Amino acid sequence: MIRVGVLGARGRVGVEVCKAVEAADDLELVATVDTGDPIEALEGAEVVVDFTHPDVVMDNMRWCIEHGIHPVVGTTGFDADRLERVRGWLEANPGVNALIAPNFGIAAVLMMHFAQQAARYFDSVEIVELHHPNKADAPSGTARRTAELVAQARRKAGTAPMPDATSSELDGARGADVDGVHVHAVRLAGLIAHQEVLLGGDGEILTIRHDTMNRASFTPGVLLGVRRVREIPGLTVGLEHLLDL
Ligand SMILES: NC(=O)C1=CN([C@@H]2O[C@H](COP(=O)(O)OP(=O)(O)OC[C@H]3O[C@@H](n4cnc5c(N)ncnc54)[C@H](OP(=O)(O)O)[C@@H]3O)[C@@H](O)[C@H]2O)C=CC1
Ligand SMILES: O=C(O)C1=N[C@H](C(=O)O)C[C@H](O)C1
Repeated sequence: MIRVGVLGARGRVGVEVCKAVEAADDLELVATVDTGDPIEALEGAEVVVDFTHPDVVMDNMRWCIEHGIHPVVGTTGFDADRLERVRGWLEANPGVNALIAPNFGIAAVLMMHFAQQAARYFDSVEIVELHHPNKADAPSGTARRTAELVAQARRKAGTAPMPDATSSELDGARGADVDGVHVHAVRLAGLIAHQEVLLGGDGEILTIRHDTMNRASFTPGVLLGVRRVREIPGLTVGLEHLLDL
């Protein structure tokens, strides 16, 4: 049995993670922590799943790593600087590993993978992400990661810069520039989490779309991370590394 703790246990995703851990024969839910609960309740856990908030996730990760607990993190808001700090904590605590995945949905991971594969064949790539209006960060972690993967693929292939004649614009009209890829964020009541990667070439458009229909959809990926994190050394970013893609 793997002893699992959950941070953000009363949140939209945390609730689903707790249910999934409780239902798994090989996992034991030993602690659930949310705002106002003492983090020390996690001390008996081997693996802690974090679905909290970008403002608190770094403190949570540091606490887990310094207590010899492997974090499996879905909370977003990571940039290169944050990832470097996590690597530093892991180096100072050998034997502790961490998994951070901007999206634990298997279909979402495939969407990112397919976008990365397709990116070099098109003149233009832009990303539109659409989420519920309670989301703290924009653009989404998934969109940021997709843009980075697309940009990496295009750099590697030596693809020409994307055509764009815009010479005057209202602030934000062209979205955020993530590694040279434009990312547009919609916040709309009624949505959960959705993303389109638009790839355009001469006379052809390819659209790769992913829709999250409920938050239980994240849990198979989370449980995969929980089961594997103890054996993947150091910091792993992205669930694709566990999917043999
Ligand atoms: N990687 C992935 O696959 C996915 C990632 N996410 C990301 O996960 C994060 C959480 O999303 P979601 O579940 O929708 O958010 P919610 O706001 O529904 O849940 C977060 C929970 O964490 C609690 N919380 C806040 N601070 C702390 C803390 N210091 N310690 C313990 N608990 C705390 C919140 O309490 P309170 O409300 O009282 O502050 C809340 O109950 C976001 O960053 C989101 O983008 C979401 C879906 C999938
Ligand atoms: O906040 C959410 O809801 C989600 N957050 C993640 C992100 O920022 O990419 C994953 C998914 O999009 C849902």
